[in-house]
Amino acid sequence: MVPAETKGGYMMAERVDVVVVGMGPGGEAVAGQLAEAGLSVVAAESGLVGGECPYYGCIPSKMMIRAADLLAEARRVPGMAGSAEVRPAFAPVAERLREATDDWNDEVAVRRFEGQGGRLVRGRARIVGERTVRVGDQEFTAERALVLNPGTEPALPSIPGLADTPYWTNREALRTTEAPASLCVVGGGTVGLELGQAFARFGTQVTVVEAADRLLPAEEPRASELIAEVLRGEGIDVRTGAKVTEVSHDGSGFAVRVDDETVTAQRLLISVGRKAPLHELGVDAIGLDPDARFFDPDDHLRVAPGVWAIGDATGKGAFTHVSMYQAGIVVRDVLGRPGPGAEYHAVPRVTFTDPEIGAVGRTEAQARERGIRVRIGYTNLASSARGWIHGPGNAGFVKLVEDADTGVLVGATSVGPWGGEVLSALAVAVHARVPTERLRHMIYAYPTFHRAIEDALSKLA
Ligand SMILES: Cc1cc2nc3c(=O)[nH]c(=O)nc-3n(C[C@H](O)[C@H](O)[C@H](O)COP(=O)(O)OP(=O)(O)OC[C@H]3O[C@@H](n4cnc5c(N)ncnc54)[C@H](O)[C@@H]3O)c2cc1C
Ligand SMILES: NC(=O)c1ccc[n+]([C@@H]2O[C@H](COP(=O)([O-])OP(=O)(O)OC[C@H]3O[C@@H](n4cnc5c(N)ncnc54)[C@H](O)[C@@H]3O)[C@@H](O)[C@H]2O)c1
Repeated sequence: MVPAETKGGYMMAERVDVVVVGMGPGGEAVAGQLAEAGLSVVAAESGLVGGECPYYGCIPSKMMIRAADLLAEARRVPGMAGSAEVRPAFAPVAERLREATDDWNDEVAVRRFEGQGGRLVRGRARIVGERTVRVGDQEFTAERALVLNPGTEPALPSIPGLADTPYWTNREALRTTEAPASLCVVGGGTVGLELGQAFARFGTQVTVVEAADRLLPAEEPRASELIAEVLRGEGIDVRTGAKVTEVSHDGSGFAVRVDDETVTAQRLLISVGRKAPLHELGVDAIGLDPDARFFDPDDHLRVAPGVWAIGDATGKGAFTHVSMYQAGIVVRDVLGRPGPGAEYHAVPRVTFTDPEIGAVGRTEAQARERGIRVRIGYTNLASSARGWIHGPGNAGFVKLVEDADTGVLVGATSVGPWGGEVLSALAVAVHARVPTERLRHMIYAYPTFHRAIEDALSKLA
């Protein structure tokens, strides 16, 4: 490591092997593994080491959902197993989230990284030259690799009045110590539905306002219909094709103008998607478009000579598993180890509502848009042997999208009580391009939910 010095009043950049900007799940993995491999690694992080997932994303949201699902299961006891009195309390959830996030403190993660041999620099990094970044009054030049993992931040819709109100994004929602009496959710995507359903199960009166004509508009239409039915059945006011035109807050609650009605709520959650902070990262200094929505990396995640980009900001799926998958490729590349480039034909995703909505690869509409001649196999879970045994909470289906010319699945959706787990078999099939003919002659354990895959295969047409 060559230390920084000042020469003639100009800052000389300190030279290190690797600079990582942003310590989300992927950046943390790259920085830690390259440091362990003996490279000098500087990582810049302006927030918490670990990024969105452990503090404001996957982990706290799934902990809240686990608790909410327990309440829902207990409410299914009557008619199945006697009686159960359910009195929700949010305090244990808040306490579990506080413990899981070390009270939103990243000391453990920092120590782990430093134990691997890395060096953390706190602050917002900006690219100022070829493989060179500035953080505060320090500059670092990466001799071998500059790895960009800036993640995304909650996007804000331009709704008159919104900016002046104490609205929530996922970050405030996952730090709350109580379930609000009422909650208006703007955006019926993954964040809005997961958190909306979880709060509703704790007694919050929830309204979901979705601009598109259906919830989860990127997924199969049947998944959107089914989750809307389930949420409405749980007392959630679901409004699709709806427009929020104004928001105000009077000190105690929100008034949200939705089309020609006013929805009042104690809290307002904005969950309309994410944006990558490429502009303020200064990507123009390395010849990239600062106004682009995402990076546009090649299959080895390279965006410029000696510069790699990973994670949500690559637009390949804003999921921890994508960020980690890309991190693995970058680590191999930087260490000069051979390995395949990134493939995205089988990106799995799970919306952890109840039922879970799992999907991999393309939906039917996406496959048709690409000119693929498709055959579709569909089966309903509730009427399967396992669905019938399961009883309340058994809503779901398996839908397969086959490329009729090649006889392999290009996509699949698995909705159900463990839809995300059932998805694993389908993810293998899509990833490895297993011919449906082989899948048809496989033995599926009875009476599992995943046996629905066999039934859906038999219906491919
Ligand atoms: C509520 C919620 C639930 C989610 N649940 C799931 C789930 O169940 N499963 C799943 O796979 N995904 C889930 N996600 C998505 C998941 O959190 C992200 O895909 C994941 O965090 C990976 O992001 P990333 O690696 O791109 O970086 P991020 O986690 O976004 O981290 C990027 C880091 O870079 C830092 N940074 C940005 N710019 C700079 C800069 N210029 N200088 C220094 N530091 C900078 C930021 O402070 C941040 O810490 C969820 C997201 C949300 C919001
Ligand atoms: N279980 C998981 O893996 C998980 C969970 C949460 C988040 N995530 C990741 O985080 C990303 C961001 O989540 P998100 O829910 O914020 O985004 P999203 O893209 O999933 O959903 C945003 C929704 O808001 C709607 N919308 C946009 N503008 C609107 C407006 N003005 N009024 C009303 N509705 C509007 C969109 O039509 C869309 O349905 C996800 O796409 C996903 O990749 C993953």
